[in-house]
Amino acid sequence: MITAEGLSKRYGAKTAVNDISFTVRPGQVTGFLGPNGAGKSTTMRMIVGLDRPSAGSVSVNGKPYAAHAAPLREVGALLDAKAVHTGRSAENHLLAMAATHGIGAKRVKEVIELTGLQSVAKKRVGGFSLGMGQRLGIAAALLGDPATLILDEPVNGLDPEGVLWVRQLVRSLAAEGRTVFLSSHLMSEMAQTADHIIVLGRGQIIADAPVADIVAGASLASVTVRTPHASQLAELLSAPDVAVLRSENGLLQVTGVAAAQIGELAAAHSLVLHELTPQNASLEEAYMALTQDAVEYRTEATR
Ligand SMILES: Nc1ncnc2c1ncn2[C@@H]1O[C@H](COP(=O)(O)OP(=O)(O)OP(=O)(O)O)[C@@H](O)[C@H]1O
Repeated sequence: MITAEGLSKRYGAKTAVNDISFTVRPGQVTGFLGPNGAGKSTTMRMIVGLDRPSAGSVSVNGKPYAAHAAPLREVGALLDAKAVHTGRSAENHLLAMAATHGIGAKRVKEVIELTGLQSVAKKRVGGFSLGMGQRLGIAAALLGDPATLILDEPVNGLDPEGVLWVRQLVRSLAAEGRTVFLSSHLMSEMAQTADHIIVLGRGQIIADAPVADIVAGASLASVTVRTPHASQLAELLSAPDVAVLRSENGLLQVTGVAAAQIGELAAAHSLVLHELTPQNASLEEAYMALTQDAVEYRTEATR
């Protein structure tokens, strides 16, 4: 379990994370989404004590990360896959990490197998591809068999097979009752992997909801209606949060009302409908709409 309360981080005049509170629960995969620069990495760094909050606090399993006697056994983190001593072999890197926590060579062998690194375990990490580096980072995160895992962009650089492997791995880790928190800037990937999603924009939380709710919200996006009574129906639908776009041949594009409600309204007024089709916005579109302000702000800010 990860609990953040009023967490903020400022770098000089720049507020990277602005007063966020959230809980990441055990037994499920929680996705941490947001456009580039939203503050995801900064938040994750604060969780594992690599950055000090400017205000607020964050705890892992009830204590600040640094207050745990053996942090690697409590929290496994993949933060920067490239931050590895490049002269060492993958196996030696893991053995060195394990030694600091009294973790035996047997566990090192296990995580090498679990992450599919057997064939390159004796090779120097300096020659690794981005994907192999990611696998090594995940192996390191799993070393202490931790109850909580924090993975920053774990599928970055992986081929489709690798992406699928990460998805299955994190799902099985959550099924074992662990807390899994992973960041991404891809909604489509997260929708297939996570149970719950926290969306960050401009350092603030703009959504914190089960994936199913976000999907349901997205599918309300718009409805195509074809009716010989287009003007009458458009008038009946008119409301502050509803947009009705009229085009040729009695075709209406309605946003802000579910298809079922439109059908019921038409029936109540005995209006014939020739077509009633919900246009499911893709999840990616819903996410773009959600983060649009945050992205626009950032473009202006960097101008
Ligand atoms: N050490 C630092 N000094 C100054 N500004 C920083 C520092 N680290 C991050 N920032 C700024 O804080 C903001 C949040 O950055 P962060 O890396 O946390 O975002 P992110 O959501 O992880 O983005 P990305 O997907 O690009 O990694 C950005 O505007 C970034 O430029």
